[in-house]
Amino acid sequence: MSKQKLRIAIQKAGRLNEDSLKILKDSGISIDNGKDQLKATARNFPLEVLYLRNGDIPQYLRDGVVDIAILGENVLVEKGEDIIQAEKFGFSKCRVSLAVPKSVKYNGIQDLDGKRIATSYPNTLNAFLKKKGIKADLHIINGSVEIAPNIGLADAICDIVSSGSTLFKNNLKEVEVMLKSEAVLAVSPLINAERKAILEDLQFRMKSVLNARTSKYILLNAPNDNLEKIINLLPGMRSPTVLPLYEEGWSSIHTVINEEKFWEVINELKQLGAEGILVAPIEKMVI
Ligand SMILES: Nc1ncnc2c1ncn2[C@@H]1O[C@H](COP(=O)(O)OP(=O)(O)OP(=O)(O)O)[C@@H](O)[C@H]1O
Ligand SMILES: O=P(O)(O)OC[C@H]1O[C@H](OP(=O)(O)OP(=O)(O)O)[C@H](O)[C@@H]1O
Ligand SMILES: [Mg+2]
Repeated sequence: MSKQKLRIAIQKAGRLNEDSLKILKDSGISIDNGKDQLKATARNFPLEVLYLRNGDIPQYLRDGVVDIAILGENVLVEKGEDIIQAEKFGFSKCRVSLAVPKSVKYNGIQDLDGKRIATSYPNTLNAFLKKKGIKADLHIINGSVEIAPNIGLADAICDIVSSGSTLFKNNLKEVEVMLKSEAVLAVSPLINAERKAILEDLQFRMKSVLNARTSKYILLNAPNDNLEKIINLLPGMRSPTVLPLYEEGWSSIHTVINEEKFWEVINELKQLGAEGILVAPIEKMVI
């Protein structure tokens, strides 16, 4: 029986490329990357990597040319509503928004009725406008969308916004957020059973990497008088580990905590007498 390989598409060059390779690497998969190679094979996992344009990936998934891909959710919404989204990766966060010139007074979406809107996201925009009962004249352009109002091509634009600096530089203001996006794992509707089994193994690895990225291992010393209160602030995976310190009346607490939660509770921990608080990264986390 031939041993099959799972085929993954990742962006050839651009904003998603580096983080996509990193998630594979952190999942224990090593890929021989020749320079300018469009296809590579993993050394220690049944995986073939194809380097493609982000915008072309939905079609490759639909045709079953690749089994899975890492791409922007915004591209999947625009071109691949029929394709399954299996994981969110938490990088390349951005939004698809409508923007108008700063000088224009904006009262609401009805202001765009009958107006010209430049965009690279016609399907997403059409669906949004339809839902709002607005009819507009769409100008589809592939790049430098933000320049359109300044050159008299459009009254508004619909494009990706992240820091907002491109809008700022072009004297535009964001008026509607249509979609929030991040890098996602997409799966071809044509994936076969053997490759699906490989995907399950890969997804298990990716999940343990993603869980670890948002969590920290913390150790601290706590006065026994406030032990219960401190433990209540620190839920842990099952429950925290508590060990006696050599000095009487004190314990050491070890636990895992979401990083955001850690910053929320740090002041309370200190007020309850916690000392010597150490925070360490976690490499993999299997829940
Ligand atoms: N300014 C940004 N900040 C954060 N994420 C972004 C930003 N711009 C784009 N993205 C996300 O990264 C993805 C890839 O963007 P990038 O500009 O690298 O590729 P592209 O030119 O849109 O696509 P292609 O690979 O087809 O040439 C986008 O689809 C989007 O999800
Ligand atoms: O809000 P900001 O942080 O300014 O980011 C938004 C800009 O980033 C993207 O362009 P990109 O730099 O990827 O150039 P591209 O059009 O060549 O893909 C996007 O198309 C916006 O123009
Ligand atoms: Mg871009």
